[in-house]
Amino acid sequence: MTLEAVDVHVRAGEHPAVRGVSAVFPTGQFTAVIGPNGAGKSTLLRALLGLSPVQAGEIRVGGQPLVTLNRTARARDLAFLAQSEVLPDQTRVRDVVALGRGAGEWRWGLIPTRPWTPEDEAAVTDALTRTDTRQFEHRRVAELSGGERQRVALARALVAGPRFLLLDEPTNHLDLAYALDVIRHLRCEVAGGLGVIAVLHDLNLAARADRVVLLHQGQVLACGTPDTVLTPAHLHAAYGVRIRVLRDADRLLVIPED
Ligand SMILES: Nc1ncnc2c1ncn2[C@@H]1O[C@H](COP(=O)(O)OP(=O)(O)OP(=O)(O)O)[C@@H](O)[C@H]1O
Repeated sequence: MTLEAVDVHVRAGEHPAVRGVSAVFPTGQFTAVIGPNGAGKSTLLRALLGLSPVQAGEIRVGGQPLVTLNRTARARDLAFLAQSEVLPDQTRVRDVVALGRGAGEWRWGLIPTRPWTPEDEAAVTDALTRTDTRQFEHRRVAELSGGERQRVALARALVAGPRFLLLDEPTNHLDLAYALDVIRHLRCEVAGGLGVIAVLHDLNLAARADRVVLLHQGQVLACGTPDTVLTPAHLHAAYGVRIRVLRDADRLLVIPED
């Protein structure tokens, strides 16, 4: 299954932020979206989620135009994790993750769409286990570190079983160990079939993706495997700085020279 942008144009305010972007994001793959500040990465992500109206072109999920899917179908297929998710400080971790099921009781302060079931309970336990957050499921969010919170936000995003998870700079406020930890968890989900589309600023993290889409001035400058996209020529064209790309065993290392 794929999430697809077909010749997509999106305005941010009056600004043509995305100009004719075509890209295919398959399930079971980790795609990094990179590019300098203002390249249109967040705008593209919002369009893929159906949060920003598309002026021309089309977003398709599994071949179907996104605009034809209702809210429930969109929520079933697509999940979003923002840079720093706002989680309710005084709520216990297990209940925060349960919120992502869209079911439950009035006690969570949201209007439930259906009653809570044993399947919901099992899905919450599974999401907690997969994100290594079960160990503190009874703690309140306020008692967690930034990295732990981000894993809880990840569990909440995954608990409904989306086909695609879109993330906007998920590692931005995290130290190196936590950033690698988030990438490791995402990779496990991708191995299980999830399609991950992550806006990343750290090119060395992007080098760990299966595919990279490099945006520049609202357009795709390069798209493909890290090997083919993360080249000195592409990176100079996009970022305007000289960058060395080295290979260490099976990994690319991206080093700015200026
Ligand atoms: N509401 C708005 N009104 C006018 N211009 C906007 C608005 N939102 C974004 N833009 C412009 O659209 C362009 C793309 O913005 P976008 O946030 O998608 O870029 P980005 O690649 O995610 O950047 P960053 O890496 O800095 O987050 C930028 O030039 C930005 O200034």
